[in-house]
Amino acid sequence: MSTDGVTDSSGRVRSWTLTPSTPRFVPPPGAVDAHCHVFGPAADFPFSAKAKYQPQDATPEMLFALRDKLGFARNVIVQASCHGTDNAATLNGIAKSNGLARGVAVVDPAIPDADLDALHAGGIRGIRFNFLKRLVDDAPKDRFLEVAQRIVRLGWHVVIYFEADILEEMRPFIAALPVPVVIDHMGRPDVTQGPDGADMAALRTLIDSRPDIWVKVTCPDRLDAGGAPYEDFVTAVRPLVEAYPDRILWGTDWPHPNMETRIPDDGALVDVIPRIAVTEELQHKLLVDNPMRLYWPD
Ligand SMILES: O=C(O)/C=C(\CC(=O)C(=O)O)C(=O)O
Repeated sequence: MSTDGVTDSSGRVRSWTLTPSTPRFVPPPGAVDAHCHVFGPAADFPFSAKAKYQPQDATPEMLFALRDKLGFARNVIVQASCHGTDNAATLNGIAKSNGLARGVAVVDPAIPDADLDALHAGGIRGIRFNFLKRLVDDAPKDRFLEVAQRIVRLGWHVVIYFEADILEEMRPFIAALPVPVVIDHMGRPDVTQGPDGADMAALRTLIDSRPDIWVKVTCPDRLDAGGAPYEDFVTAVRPLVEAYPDRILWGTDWPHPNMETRIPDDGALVDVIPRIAVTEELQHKLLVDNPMRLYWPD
């Protein structure tokens, strides 16, 4: 872990390292980085007026260079809150990927069906509902349920981002969603509690509540204050991977929004993979089979 984030003269922050290491772990052919973002370029794709952070440009070209360095083949680009509900930067990233990226959008729930169709044509396969107050001003559950109903016909899923302290209040909402549900960063459990702690137990109860809940076993850098090699994260997450091998996804989370004071080394993040998914079979499910099923079913 380094702390080399910098703020440029216009106050825009870099939250990623310019010198990621090459991981020791070699991902299987076709591996998917199923959670990453692009920022801008702001000259072409300005940030939302409601953005809670102002990052430096993290372009598709930079993302694809990292993909290649880390040994991955594909990306799932998740619309970040700084771009609000204008998905143009995410669509631009997908368009530049030669078919090697798909995406998750953030939409105004009043979005017309024709615009959903256009997002589908642009490679979007899901929509994200963000419940983190530090990132978004409001998260209207009733309107989210309405728009979730309208993505059924597209075969999309919903990605939900919330923290462990509101998991209990999320249960009725999640139960009512009419499409598969992907939980970002496992709902941010306290990994110091271990694999049988209250947060992981609550997460397992949620996963068990329906057969189509998936989890991203991501972000040791956010969840493990101990830093690399992320022992607490590995201890807490490995049993989850083994319990739900067909419902797990992995991603770098590059360019690590809001992590400018604890910037992770992307190579070190990749080297966590074989410690949470310890067999080649688990690694293949995590990095290839599962994300392909969700994002490239066609
Ligand atoms: O990148 C992530 O997944 C997490 C984020 C940023 C984010 O989600 C967003 O801006 O939309 C965070 O915890 O600040």
